[in-house]
Amino acid sequence: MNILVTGANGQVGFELQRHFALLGNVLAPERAELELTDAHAVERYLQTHRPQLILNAAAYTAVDKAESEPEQAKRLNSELPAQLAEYAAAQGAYLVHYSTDYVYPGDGEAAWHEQSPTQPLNVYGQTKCAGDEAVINSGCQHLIFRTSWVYAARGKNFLKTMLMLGKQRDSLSIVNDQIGAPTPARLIALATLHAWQQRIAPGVYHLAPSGTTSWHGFASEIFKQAEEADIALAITPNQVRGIPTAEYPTPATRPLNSRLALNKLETALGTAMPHWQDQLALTLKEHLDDASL
Ligand SMILES: NC(=O)C1=CN([C@@H]2O[C@H](COP(=O)(O)OP(=O)(O)OC[C@H]3O[C@@H](n4cnc5c(N)ncnc54)[C@H](OP(=O)(O)O)[C@@H]3O)[C@@H](O)[C@H]2O)C=CC1
Ligand SMILES: Cc1cn([C@H]2C[C@H](O)[C@@H](COP(=O)(O)OP(=O)(O)O[C@H]3O[C@@H](C)C(=O)[C@@H](O)[C@H]3O)O2)c(=O)[nH]c1=O
Repeated sequence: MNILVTGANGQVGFELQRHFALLGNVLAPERAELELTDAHAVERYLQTHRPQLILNAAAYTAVDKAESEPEQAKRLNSELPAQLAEYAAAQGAYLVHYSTDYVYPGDGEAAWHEQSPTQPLNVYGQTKCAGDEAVINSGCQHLIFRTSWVYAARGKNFLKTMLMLGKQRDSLSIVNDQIGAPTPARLIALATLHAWQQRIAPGVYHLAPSGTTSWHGFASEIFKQAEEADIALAITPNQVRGIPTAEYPTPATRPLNSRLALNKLETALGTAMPHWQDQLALTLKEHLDDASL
């Protein structure tokens, strides 16, 4: 079986390649081999390699930049999934697609369910939402995993930013009113593999660890666990100040409530999702192991 992983150099794509390696012939073209903004190149690639399973982890993920580059965000986040879904529907292939908490309106305090109405607050979220709709409406066999606050030992993410800033600064101000669950890319790949192997019913699923926190809570826990792991930093956990979103203005509006209900995926997989703090410990260990190589 040919398995196409798009965005293979990204956080999730990298982990997917590793997790699906034993299941078939994993095709993982990087940008230099396949430019995904080029719809003709994508079509040629699909017709040449005829993947039976597509794991679409490519996306335009620069949330603030998307506000000034909506066309690029639209191509990657809306049109590419639509094109992959059209191919999958025509060829009887299976499409696994990834989406985000940023499709939801972010009001209230209740967790979103997969059937909750979407109402994205920024260009990134709008383009991701249109991608989800295209996949759902295509009629192809699909799984859409909506996840949140993705990080990993490698790549560009909040954990890496905090470790870098924590070495340079002795105080930080981090928003404490946006609530969600930080999700390691490895957990996403592992859950995807289980979902595929267990042939769970097609559809939309939330995929995140259990428990929730704020970005401030996540940063504080990063510095607490880093201190326990003897990572040399200029900052201590109590030097991280919590601030409201209004004090950290950004080009893109971000949702305050990114809580995702997990029961649909937990029931389908027959297992409870692990807690985000334990997942952070695993990822920090991975970071330390990589650094020591
Ligand atoms: N990051 C997050 O916090 C969250 C992500 N998600 C979703 O999860 C999925 C995976 O995200 P994540 O792994 O974090 O994303 P990354 O930003 O880490 O990776 C995106 C990948 O897409 C590739 N890519 C982007 N544009 C092009 C292009 N024009 N041609 C070829 N390749 C391209 C990038 O290539 P290159 O390496 O060359 O730049 C990179 O490999 C996405 O669907 C995202 O929307 C959902 C919730 C949170
Ligand atoms: C660096 C920094 C960030 N922040 C805030 C800004 C923001 O609200 C929050 C997180 O910052 P980020 O830039 O990582 O946020 P952002 O890029 O919006 O993260 C999002 O990315 C997309 C792709 C998703 O799909 C979402 O699930 C989510 O992970 O922390 C501070 O308050 N202080 C700081 O010093």
